[in-house]
Amino acid sequence: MATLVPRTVLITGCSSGIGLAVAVRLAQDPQQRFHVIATMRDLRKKEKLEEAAGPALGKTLSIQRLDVCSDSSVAECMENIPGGRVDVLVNNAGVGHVGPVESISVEEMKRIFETNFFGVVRMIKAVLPDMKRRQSGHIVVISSVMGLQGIVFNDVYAASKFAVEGFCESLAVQLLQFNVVSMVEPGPVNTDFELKLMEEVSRSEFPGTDPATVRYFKDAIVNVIRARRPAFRTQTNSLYTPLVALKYADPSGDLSVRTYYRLLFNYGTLFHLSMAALRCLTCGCFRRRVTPL
Ligand SMILES: NC(=O)C1=CN([C@@H]2O[C@H](COP(=O)(O)OP(=O)(O)OC[C@H]3O[C@@H](n4cnc5c(N)ncnc54)[C@H](OP(=O)(O)O)[C@@H]3O)[C@@H](O)[C@H]2O)C=CC1
Ligand SMILES: CC1=C(/C=C/C(C)=C/C=C/C(C)=C/C=O)C(C)(C)CCC1
Repeated sequence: MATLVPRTVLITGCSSGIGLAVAVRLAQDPQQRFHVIATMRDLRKKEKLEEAAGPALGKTLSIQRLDVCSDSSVAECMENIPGGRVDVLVNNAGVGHVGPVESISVEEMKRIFETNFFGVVRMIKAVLPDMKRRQSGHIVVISSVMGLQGIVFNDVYAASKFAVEGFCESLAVQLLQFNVVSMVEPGPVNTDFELKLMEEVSRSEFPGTDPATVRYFKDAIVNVIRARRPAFRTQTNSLYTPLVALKYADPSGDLSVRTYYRLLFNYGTLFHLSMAALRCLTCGCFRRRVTPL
């Protein structure tokens, strides 16, 4: 049987969290089906990834610098890829932002879009022409449940992920002939994401998730990449599916808004953990830090 050529997987944002976990998971694939180019904007942070990669480092995993906000950085990274061929692009790099819109400058809002939306666009523009030429390829976008449903005080972040969803929904139709685009909408996943959010906005907590969910989430991404005909969307938190469906069940949008309102402000005990974190976005009284895995 012809030996399968390993697929080149380019992943953005691998210095921590989901990007790091997916890079290691693919690089350590038992059948060695992937050659991972794990990228990050600051190579001084590569130690955590090198450690996690173990023996895969230098074999099925290489590390490159890539800042998705810089055209020159994207071009430079692509030039360092043998033949410029990327079989799978995983757009993972992203930044969060919480707080009342009154306190966020438009400049700050643009920074969130520069990474979360234009960073994804830059990477897709860099790989798409070659994928079209080869009539094959797979672009995975780590969107978010907040790309389907906004959550209070996450207005700008949700907007940036809605932008990603709209961009990919439109692109997917054009690319259907070789089914290139998939989106994964995780959340919440226990990574540095909240930590950075907290450090950045000096908040101390965001709801973590149980280890089983994080494991399931990692499988969800790997399954999306391995699937022959991957679904266009994969939400990793099944709790969201009925909530998102509400949005489309009632064209007026009232059903969805009222349901979230009740979930957030009437059934506090039911969602007390998320509730506490979400309510404390306003009063900053976070008590317990949910330690990342
Ligand atoms: N954690 C969660 O609950 C959820 C996360 N997501 C999404 O998952 C993705 C990964 O987040 P997560 O792993 O949780 O959080 P982390 O903060 O751990 O990872 C984010 C990664 O993005 C990188 N990054 C930020 N800006 C840039 C840039 N300009 N160029 C290149 N890399 C950059 C960070 O690098 P650096 O170390 O330099 O900051 C880091 O490696 C994000 O897109 C996030 O929106 C979606 C739903 C839920
Ligand atoms: C599950 C759930 C809730 C909490 C959701 C949270 C906390 C989501 C966090 C998502 C993140 C961090 C996304 C990052 O991209 C609500 C709204 C309380 C009520 C409805 C069910």
